[in-house]
Amino acid sequence: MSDPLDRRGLMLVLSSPSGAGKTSIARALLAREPALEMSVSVTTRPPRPGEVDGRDYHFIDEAAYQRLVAEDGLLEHARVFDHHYGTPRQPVEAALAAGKDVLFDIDWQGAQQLKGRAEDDLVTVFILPPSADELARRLTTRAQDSAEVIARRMAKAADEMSHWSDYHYIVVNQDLEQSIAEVAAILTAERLRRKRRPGLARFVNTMRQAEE
Ligand SMILES: Nc1nc2c(ncn2[C@@H]2O[C@H](COP(=O)(O)OP(=O)(O)O)[C@@H](O)[C@H]2O)c(=O)[nH]1
Ligand SMILES: Nc1ncnc2c1ncn2[C@@H]1O[C@H](COP(=O)(O)OP(=O)(O)O)[C@@H](O)[C@H]1O
Repeated sequence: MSDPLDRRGLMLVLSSPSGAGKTSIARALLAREPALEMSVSVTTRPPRPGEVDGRDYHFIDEAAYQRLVAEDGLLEHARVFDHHYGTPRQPVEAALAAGKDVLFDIDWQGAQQLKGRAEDDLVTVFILPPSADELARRLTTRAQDSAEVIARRMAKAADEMSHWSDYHYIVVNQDLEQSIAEVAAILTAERLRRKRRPGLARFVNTMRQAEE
């Protein structure tokens, strides 16, 4: 008998203006969801204090980035805040083939590119801050960027936020625990979608035959 839980992996995208909380939400989700894998992006931006190469990003130089683009090694890529960011293709394809779900912390440009390539497998969530003041406070208290970088990220936030309506789900990150629970609920519901569960038809047929 086929496994009724047999299903296709999905791609869960989290986007937000910088500082709204997507990294915090992503970390908590990964800790509680064993079937969820993080897509670790490449970036040409320098590491922040505390960031670990290979865990938070693969930190690479411009030449290595250009090589990856040229050999079609990135599923999507974009320029954000003067640096290049991209999603390595191979680990995502391997995870999906193994029936795992993949979590992406990418911006609206990346989400749009994935939509063009894999719309059926894509679930997108936009994280909004509860207010502009709170966003400024979070960017400042994170204390990992210079005042100049923070000011530029703040200026860019309004621009980022204008893309909220392109996303399937919107989470307002006021209380972190509640936001984590909301994104976990989205993941649970999307995993149960009929189209992602090709094993169900045979499962039901087998039950019906057993009753005849
Ligand atoms: N398109 C795309 N965007 C990415 C990728 N990796 C990170 N980003 C986005 O780049 C922006 C800046 O990321 P980062 O420098 O880590 O600062 P953060 O906003 O504090 O997370 C965020 O909006 C990320 O979601 C990627 O691989 N592709
Ligand atoms: N709901 C929340 N309430 C208060 N602080 C938060 C909340 N969510 C995140 N933060 C804090 O705000 C800062 C930015 O969060 P982070 O997850 O790094 O955002 P992003 O990845 O979107 O840039 C961090 O210092 C984080 O601890």
